[in-house]
Amino acid sequence: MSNEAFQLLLRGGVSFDKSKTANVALFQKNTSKSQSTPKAIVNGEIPQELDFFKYAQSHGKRKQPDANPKTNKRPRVEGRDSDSDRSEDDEDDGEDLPAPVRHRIATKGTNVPEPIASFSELQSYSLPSHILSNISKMNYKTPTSVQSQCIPILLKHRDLVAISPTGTGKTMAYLLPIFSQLSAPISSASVDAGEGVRALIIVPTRELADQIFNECLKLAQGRKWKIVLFSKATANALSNKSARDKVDIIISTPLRLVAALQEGNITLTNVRHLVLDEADRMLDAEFMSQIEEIVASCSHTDIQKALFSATLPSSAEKMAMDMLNDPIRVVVGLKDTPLPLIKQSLTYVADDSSKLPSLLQYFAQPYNPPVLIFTSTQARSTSLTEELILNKIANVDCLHAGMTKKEREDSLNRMRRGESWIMVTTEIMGRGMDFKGVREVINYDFPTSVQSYIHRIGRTGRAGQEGKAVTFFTDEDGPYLKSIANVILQSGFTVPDWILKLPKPSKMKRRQMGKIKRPDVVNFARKIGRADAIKKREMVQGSKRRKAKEQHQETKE
Ligand SMILES: Nc1ncnc2c1ncn2[C@@H]1O[C@H](COP(=O)(O)OP(=O)(O)OP(=O)(O)O)[C@@H](O)[C@H]1O
Repeated sequence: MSNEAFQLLLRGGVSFDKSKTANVALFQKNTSKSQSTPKAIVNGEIPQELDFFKYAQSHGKRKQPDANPKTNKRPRVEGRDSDSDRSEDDEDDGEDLPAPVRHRIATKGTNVPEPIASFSELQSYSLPSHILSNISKMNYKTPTSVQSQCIPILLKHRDLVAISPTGTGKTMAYLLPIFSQLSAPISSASVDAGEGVRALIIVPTRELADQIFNECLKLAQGRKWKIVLFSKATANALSNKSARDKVDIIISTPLRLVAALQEGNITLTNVRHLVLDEADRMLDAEFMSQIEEIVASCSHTDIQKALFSATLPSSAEKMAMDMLNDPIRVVVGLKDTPLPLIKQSLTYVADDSSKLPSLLQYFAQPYNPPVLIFTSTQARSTSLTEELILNKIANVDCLHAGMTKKEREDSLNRMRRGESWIMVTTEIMGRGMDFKGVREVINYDFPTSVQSYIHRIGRTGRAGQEGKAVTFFTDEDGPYLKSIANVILQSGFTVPDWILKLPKPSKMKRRQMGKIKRPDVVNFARKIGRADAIKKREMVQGSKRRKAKEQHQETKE
């Protein structure tokens, strides 16, 4: 039996399957309002028949989290997590990383190079020695599965489509071959580098671009490669040809780059390495025309293209393959399946108004911060953040695309420093973002697609760590439940029979999955009287003032 299969068998089931009352009839077409099930929580109490996690029974018996912001102690579950008190040191290079877990690798294509078992094997590919020393400074001892197979493929200058689960080290799998093949920086003139940027990495969000930029800087330490995180400011600076001819690598979102292309402020004719990270997102309707324009502008005859993602539906894979020249396809683990390291569960919450009480109940029990909470819109993120602050949940933060650049950066920095215990966000943080310490993910609003589910929960369980993912579902989410249940089942967890008996949603229905309209406010019942409104405003402002003060102190230090 393979190690992977053995691990799958060792795992427990979804906590949910103790449900005896919830049944397939809940989600069948004619379920009328009058037949609807009891609320998951009424007046803060869970009916016994829906108390899947035995919260009610254990109330008062289990250790309560210390959620007092003044003591600044993080809540934690007893008997686990002795190292969970993350501090800034967690980001240190000296941190002892666990050895990467091995996963099954399947390849398709002609003349596939042998995978490597250690980074030192890369010497036979003439990998510059300082890159090896930077890898060892980053404390990466052995390559992960995706790295062991994809690095030699890219070093052989082959085109590649790589599908590997979230948190398995895809970033380094493409960065390392780029650095190796760039050899000397363009400014050194000791290589035939041509004129203009030679490597281009395209990602869906500014936050992810920023994260990859920082990863690049670590790997490039000690060399003078010019790496640019494309923004409005850097785009302006690069409108000067002599400045842009000194650039080795650009990391950008599609929109920003296409704007510069259309203004004639950048040329991509010298690009020899093009990477589309989060490839299925890059090839979806929102980005497709921009990606086409970028690919068409990368006209160098010797260009190498590589696409990476944790998920790649077959329609996107076909588009990807059509873009490539004699590509190799690599699949690590089971395609479109999260790693069993992430313990997944589903929680029934009847309707939208029952979600907040359920979440507050969740935080009344011991939990493992940092926790990432996904909501479907910016307004709901803001509203939920306010509700959690009002309910005195400690160290809550928010991040969504409606915030200013500075607010987003501050929020991310607090998360990285371990100051945020709970981050409420939207799909913007769903892909690629790497916070090693995230212990739990809560899908407060149901994911918008199977891919969105896999990427969202993949913010935990990274680099061999364990994680937990909880997904709230309401009656409204019922038609889509089976799609998510199938993913959970495929990851090796059990799913209640009644969910498996639900009808499979049609393709049309699945497209509706992300389109459920939810109210902007998460607590509709709140009667905002004058006193309440003032209290709410003061608490939110107080929280902002505290954060501003902390930042002010930090900048002084
Ligand atoms: N060889 C290695 N050994 C140990 N840790 C590693 C290794 N390579 C990468 N990591 C760490 O693993 C974590 C996840 O890496 P990365 O963000 O590249 O994952 P990913 O596969 O791109 O995930 P996602 O699909 O979510 O974008 C990072 O914190 C990174 O530092």
